[in-house]
Amino acid sequence: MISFSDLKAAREARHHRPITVLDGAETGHASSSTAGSGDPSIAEPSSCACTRAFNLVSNAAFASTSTSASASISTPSSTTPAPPKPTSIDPRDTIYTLPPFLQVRRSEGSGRGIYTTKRIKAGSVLLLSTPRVAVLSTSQLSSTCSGCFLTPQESALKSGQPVQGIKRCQACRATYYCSIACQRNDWKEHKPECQAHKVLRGAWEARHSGENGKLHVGEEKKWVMSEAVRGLGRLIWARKREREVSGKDPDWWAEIEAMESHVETLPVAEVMRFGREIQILRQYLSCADAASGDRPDPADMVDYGFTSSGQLLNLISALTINSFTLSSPSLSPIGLAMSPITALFNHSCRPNAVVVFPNGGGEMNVVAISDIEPGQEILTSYIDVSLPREFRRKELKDRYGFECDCPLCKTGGSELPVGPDVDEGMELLRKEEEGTLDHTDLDTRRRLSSIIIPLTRRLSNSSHPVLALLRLQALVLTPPTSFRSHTLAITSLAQAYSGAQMVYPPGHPTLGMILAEWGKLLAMESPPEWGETNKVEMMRRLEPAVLVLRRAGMMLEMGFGAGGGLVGKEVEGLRRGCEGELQLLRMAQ
Ligand SMILES: C[S@@+](CC[C@H](N)C(=O)[O-])C[C@H]1O[C@@H](n2cnc3c(N)ncnc32)[C@H](O)[C@@H]1O
Repeated sequence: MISFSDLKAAREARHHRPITVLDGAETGHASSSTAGSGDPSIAEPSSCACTRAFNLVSNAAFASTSTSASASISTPSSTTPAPPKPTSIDPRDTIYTLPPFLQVRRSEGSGRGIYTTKRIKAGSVLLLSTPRVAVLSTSQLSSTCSGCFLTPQESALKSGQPVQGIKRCQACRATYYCSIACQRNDWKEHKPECQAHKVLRGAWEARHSGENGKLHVGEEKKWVMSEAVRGLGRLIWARKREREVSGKDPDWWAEIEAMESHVETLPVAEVMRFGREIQILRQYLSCADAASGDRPDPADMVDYGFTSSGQLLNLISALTINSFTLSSPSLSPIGLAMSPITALFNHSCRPNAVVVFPNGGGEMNVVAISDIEPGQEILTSYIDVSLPREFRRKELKDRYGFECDCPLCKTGGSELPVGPDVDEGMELLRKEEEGTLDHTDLDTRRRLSSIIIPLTRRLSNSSHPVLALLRLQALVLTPPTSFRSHTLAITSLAQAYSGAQMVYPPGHPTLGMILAEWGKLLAMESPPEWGETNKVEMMRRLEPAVLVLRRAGMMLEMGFGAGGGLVGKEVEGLRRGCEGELQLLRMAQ
């Protein structure tokens, strides 16, 4: 994602992620210190507060656009809703606390779903919840606060304060916080995890340190468990904590147990995989009670309220189906979140609502992206809707176990583009998704433009992987280092927007995000050496910048709900700045 702060800073300088649940530790590359922080560690808090939550699957309609193959996409034509299907209300579903206009109903084909009893306008926030569990991906741990899930730049934007460094938990050296308040708020959830990290780190260091006692390069954070294990850990520890106080399961556990799991139809290979994952989870849980240096036996799950291995299998299978990608306010995938109530929304590749995290802080919103009539089902998308039909259908079948019969799937698919340029484009997208694409490498830039030029000649901007590559090109070129790269980044986003309009429903937040990225690039100051110093030239760019930012603001309001979230706030500030500058330039003419 293009960093707003980079662009804004440039202007101000002058004027004012199929979950592998438990495959051991992730190999993310969290560094031990963060830019600007100088790694001023926070002391372990002695007491604490607060709860947080969890989730596993790439449920986000806005998740990253790259996959393992390529295709061109059929254009969605209308937002006409599917005809209503027969539904019934079941007394078992009264465990959920929903706004009065939302109802849980059951249907033959898709089980429980959420329906509205009143007319809803596009841009309305339908449901605001805090995930039961949310955890950062390992690669995000040292750059994003584990309390509010914001980067220091995003926190500063939210608070209106200067950017502060992010500080590491002294005890575990895995988790980072942007403030003492965030660390305190997270402590109740983090406490057992913190001890588990310490034990795992100790064991890893004992095995992988060199003669100087330091870990070999590349081995530093390999002891950190995957986000899914850490999420499950937090969930199970929270349950145990509450059982110890009240002698029974907390009320929210009923919602976890009621989640659809498909466990009875799991293929044998999946059952075996989940079995191995349960072993890793048990080992991880027991580390929380071990002294550093110990190698604890796997936990006895009876201590955690599980009386059979079937219950654990059910839980892991349910989380695979019911979890979401935790995303940043600018839609970058940063981890995993789980909210049983939000997971009640069924899927459509032509959704009328989206799940977003517009302001960080663990706030999870379901937002209507089109007008919805009374009696209609509210549908979100579990996959990236810009992907070709067959990719979408395969993921929905493999991971969620159903054949999608949404209007978009029914209209048929288009042919997959093939060719070395497509393969190379997919390879670049894969690297970007893994976090291994070097944006500063000139060769990356050259490769991207040499692929995009022929691809855009024969394929539409809306097709896969063209749309994703256009956005990647703009990202790689930001902040631009020359007049040429600035122009190319702007052109790429203009093309990406034209393509995205073909594949995303009109109010989808991705459209607002592309406009925001485009508007910010237009609004960016050019350094004098680019030769764009005269007033006419500046006005020529600021005028479209204002228009694009204004449109971005409207689209962000629609996709993220009132205010458009943190990105909406930034875009609004930038637009006002540009309008002010334009006024001055006009007056000076
Ligand atoms: C996150 S859950 C949604 C809530 C679920 N219907 C329930 O009863 O708990 C995902 C599961 O719901 C079902 N589902 C969701 N959307 C569907 C659709 N469009 N068609 C058929 N089944 C669907 C599938 O079984 C899928 O694995």
